[in-house]
Amino acid sequence: MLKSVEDALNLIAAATQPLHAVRVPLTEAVHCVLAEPARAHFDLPRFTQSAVDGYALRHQDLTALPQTLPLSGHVAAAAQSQAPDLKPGTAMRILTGGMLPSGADTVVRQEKTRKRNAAIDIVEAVGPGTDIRPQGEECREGSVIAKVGTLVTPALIAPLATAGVENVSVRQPPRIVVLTTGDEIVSDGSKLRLGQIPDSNGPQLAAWLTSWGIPPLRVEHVPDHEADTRNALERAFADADMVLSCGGVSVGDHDYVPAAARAIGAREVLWKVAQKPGMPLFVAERAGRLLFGLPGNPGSVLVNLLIYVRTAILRMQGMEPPREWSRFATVKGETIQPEPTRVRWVRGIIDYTDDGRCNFEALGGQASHMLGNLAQANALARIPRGSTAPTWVRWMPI
Ligand SMILES: Nc1nc2c(c(=O)[nH]1)N[C@H]1C(S)=C(S)[C@@H](COP(=O)(O)OP(=O)(O)OC[C@H]3O[C@@H](n4cnc5c(N)ncnc54)[C@H](O)[C@@H]3O)O[C@H]1N2
Ligand code: MOO
Repeated sequence: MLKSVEDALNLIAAATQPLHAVRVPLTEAVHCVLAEPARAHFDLPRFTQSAVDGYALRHQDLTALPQTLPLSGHVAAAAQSQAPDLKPGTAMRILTGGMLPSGADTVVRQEKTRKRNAAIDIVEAVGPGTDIRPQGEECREGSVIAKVGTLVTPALIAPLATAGVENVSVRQPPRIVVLTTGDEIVSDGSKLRLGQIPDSNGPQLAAWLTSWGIPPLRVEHVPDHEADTRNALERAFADADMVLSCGGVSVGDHDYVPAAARAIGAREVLWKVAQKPGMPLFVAERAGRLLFGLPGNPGSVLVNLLIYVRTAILRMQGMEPPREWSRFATVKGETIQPEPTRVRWVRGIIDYTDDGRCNFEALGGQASHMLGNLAQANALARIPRGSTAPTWVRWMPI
């Protein structure tokens, strides 16, 4: 009995555990998920400072326009031996980010002044408190900048660095071994003989995993032989938190993966999902480690990787996977024929009209051994089972 897509996702979620936490330098944390909240190590801004290049003064000393004030010092944006102090009735030169002298309550930007030798004329009115960034204006020491479960993206690095965070606690990214199968597959670049084809699943899996910050430990080719398959799975389970095999999960004479997985003590989580492509997906678990037996057709590998493997990886990293399917588009171009009993995954092009509407157009060449349309496709649409061609679809970017 084929599992529905939702049941398959739920079964995989139930078999997936978050990995342990490790502390890593901030610069190595991109693609990782926070296992503890990241907190500010000090107030932000750290000290009250000037927002502009100009002059720090007491607002009460501005009684007329133009107002002349003698200059009594200079504050650069740099380490200070002691906090600067402003004498009453004077102004101090101050640069952007410089610490506001005690006694000062206002900064007059340079453009509103005229410089004399040892004094300035303030020529335009300024309100009290102008161009000052007060200590703690943005947040206080100890406040949470990013919650547990946040994926560290390049956008998060600067907010954490500016708050003095030098390392963070993240979930260990899964160690992944990729196994390709099939005696017709050539993965070492040697000359193709009649009946042979180049490996495309190994490179596509390695490329996607690397783009998620988790390059595989290794991509290994396994001959179509039961004992070799068992040995390769045993070694992969020993080294990895997740094993991705491709091929050998259907009903062919050399489809050894499910039997070999059982033989080494893995528990079947599911086998066969009501979807096209990717139907013969096999998932098993051993001691908290997961095997995804991806059906060999390259289109099927892509779909199962993006829909199931990706969410399991995020969950191992301690993150609730995003709701990719909340994106909607109107179908344009050729109608898309649904399957009566299975979800269809269709590669296509998303584009936006000038007034912001989102359209999806299916591409040709959808068969699961064909991948040429990935040169144009930027989206994968989910077509629910049924008999009526959809007028709109849910989709995710690829
Ligand atoms: N009698 C049936 N035959 C098939 C069924 C079925 O239900 N009954 N399912 C079909 C579907 S759907 C798929 S998908 C495939 C999946 O089969 P396997 O996982 O056992 O995959 P293989 O037979 O090993 O390979 C399928 C196909 O993919 C090519 N392939 C495999 N690995 C690679 C690689 N690394 N790089 C490029 N191409 C690869 C392989 O040459 C085959 O053409 O089974 C259908 N048959
Ligand atoms: O499910 Mo298979 O991937 O259609 O060829």
